Amino acid sequence: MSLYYEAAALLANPEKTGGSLKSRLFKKKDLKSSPGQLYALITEASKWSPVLKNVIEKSGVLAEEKKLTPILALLLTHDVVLSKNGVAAAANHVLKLAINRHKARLTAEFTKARVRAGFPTINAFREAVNNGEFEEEDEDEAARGVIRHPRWVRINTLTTSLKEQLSTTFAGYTEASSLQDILSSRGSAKLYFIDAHIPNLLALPSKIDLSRNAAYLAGQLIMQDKASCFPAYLLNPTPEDGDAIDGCAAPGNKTTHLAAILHSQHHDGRRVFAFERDALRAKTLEKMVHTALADQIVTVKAAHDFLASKPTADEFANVGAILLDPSCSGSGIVGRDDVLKIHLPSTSSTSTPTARGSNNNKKRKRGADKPQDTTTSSPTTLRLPLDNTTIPEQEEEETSDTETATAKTLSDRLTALSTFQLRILTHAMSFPAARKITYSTCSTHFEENEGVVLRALAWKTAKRRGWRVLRREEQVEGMKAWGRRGEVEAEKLERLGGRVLDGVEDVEGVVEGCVRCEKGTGEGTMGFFVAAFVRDDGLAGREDVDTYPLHETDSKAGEALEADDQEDEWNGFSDDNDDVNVDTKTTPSSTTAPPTTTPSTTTNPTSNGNTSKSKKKKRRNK
Ligand SMILES: C[S@@+](CC[C@H](N)C(=O)[O-])C[C@H]1O[C@@H](n2cnc3c(N)ncnc32)[C@H](O)[C@@H]1O
Repeated sequence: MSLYYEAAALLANPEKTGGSLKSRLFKKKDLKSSPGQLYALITEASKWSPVLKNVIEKSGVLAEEKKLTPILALLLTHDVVLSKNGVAAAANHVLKLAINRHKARLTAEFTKARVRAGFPTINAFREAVNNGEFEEEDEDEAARGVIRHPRWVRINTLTTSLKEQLSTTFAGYTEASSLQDILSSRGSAKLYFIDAHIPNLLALPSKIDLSRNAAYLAGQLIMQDKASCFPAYLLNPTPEDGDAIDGCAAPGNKTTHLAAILHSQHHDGRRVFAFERDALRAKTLEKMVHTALADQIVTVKAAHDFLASKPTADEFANVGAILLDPSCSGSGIVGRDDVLKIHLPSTSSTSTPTARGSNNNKKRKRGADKPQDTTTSSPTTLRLPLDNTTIPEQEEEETSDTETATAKTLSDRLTALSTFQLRILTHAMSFPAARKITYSTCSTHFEENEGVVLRALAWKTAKRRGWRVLRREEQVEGMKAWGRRGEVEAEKLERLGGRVLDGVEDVEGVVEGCVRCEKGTGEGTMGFFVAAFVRDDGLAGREDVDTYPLHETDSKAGEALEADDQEDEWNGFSDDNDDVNVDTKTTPSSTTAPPTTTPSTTTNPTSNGNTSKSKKKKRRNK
């Protein structure tokens, strides 16, 4: 089956099964074409479809070429008029022959469409299409109350400044007075909003595409969700903090942000050590560090496991600040283009369905290698979910089959992930000179967030070394002002067990110190969590390095946890949320099926941390 038949079959999806386009595409084992090539063809053709639909209708190609369905005509026309190499098929391929018979007419109609729309060059036309300027307003979306996600752009102050970008890249843009203006604007309107919490961060309308913009390509602009900017900003490394570590760095958004903050303080010689365990992802990290001009500050520890690093190594003697953003369930992640919308050319003015049907029956085996045509005789818009798993650019992590199989249920996965996250956090706490740590996830689950924070605080070595959560009133301005704080659910808190809670003073203050973001709100962020730890006068010195009991071996990790909480076994909760990342290196040796009770009520923790019988109110300070 050719690229075009395969792409058309994926779009038509006659069985209406298999989830989003992305999941069907990447799960399908029998594809002849590469998933990447198919994905690019489908998404590009969909972007151009408001234009190509008219080009095809005007050319009359569907009336003459009985082998072409509207979907095939769209895909082929896209490549005829827009792909440098034309149709990707052998010269004598039936589809190539069919579409090329109309090449001159299609190209002429395409040029007319460009000129009519007022674009002098194909590049200008392309930019407008990429920005969604030909898309009609989506009334369905408005009716469903869908909240758009802005395109967040961090100005990379390693190489430029906000002022410079506003007078160059965004010179033709208008400043919006609120984020709401961005969220409610047409997808591609040329507006920007200067964020009130994070310095050097802009919000743009969702459809603005800067992927070919010179400033973006030169590393001056970094596409980074607002929430993802919180950790480096909250860490607030000062010159006195010396060097910094990013323990889980790829693809490098937070690493380069950290480097930019260090750079802004004009204290030469300070370094960021960026660990990345996965060799392939480390390559992406290296590339990003290089593009962002952060090489002078960042040392990439490629294919290095942060957990295997030696806190007492000379190299880390001046590491005062550590940023940790470990693998997580990804339940807070939002997709950018959840729905693919394709405008298909009408066949009505060109041929009747009957004529097409009888002709087709003679010429080919229906359903064998050709997808069913889902169009009718009137103009059709095809909508299909593009991405259920909602993995954004740059944040995606691979989850292998073995990993998925190992941690079958969400609660198993949360247990495994939180065990691993706790290990990472407590390892960081044992760096002799460390005075500041941020711990973050793009998860919305208590188990991976406040749960990990509370368990780390209860670790006796953390207490001995003086680690505590940075209180809200001590935080940098933007984070202090951010209203969405930690949450505690009574039942989950109870499951942490007495030993954890008795060991933590002022649970309420801890939770208030934690910062949360929620997806799908007017704040325009993904779901996210971050907490900062500090220590003022805890024991320091190289001899004082200790490890959390979980470090013994991977397989002991789960057992160690259970030993902590024997009476109130804690296995996480059943939930239908997204699943993205599983770190099976930390999978407990045995996992128990969790109770499926989802807490309907939550509690306000008391300041002595004794919540075991406290009643049920969800805590959220806004
Ligand atoms: C959530 S991603 C980090 C995203 C990154 N902070 C950013 O903002 O661009 C987690 C990364 O940590 C890496 N990782 C997981 N465990 C690690 C470990 N023990 N040592 C080093 N890297 C690790 C994963 O391979 C993954 O690339």
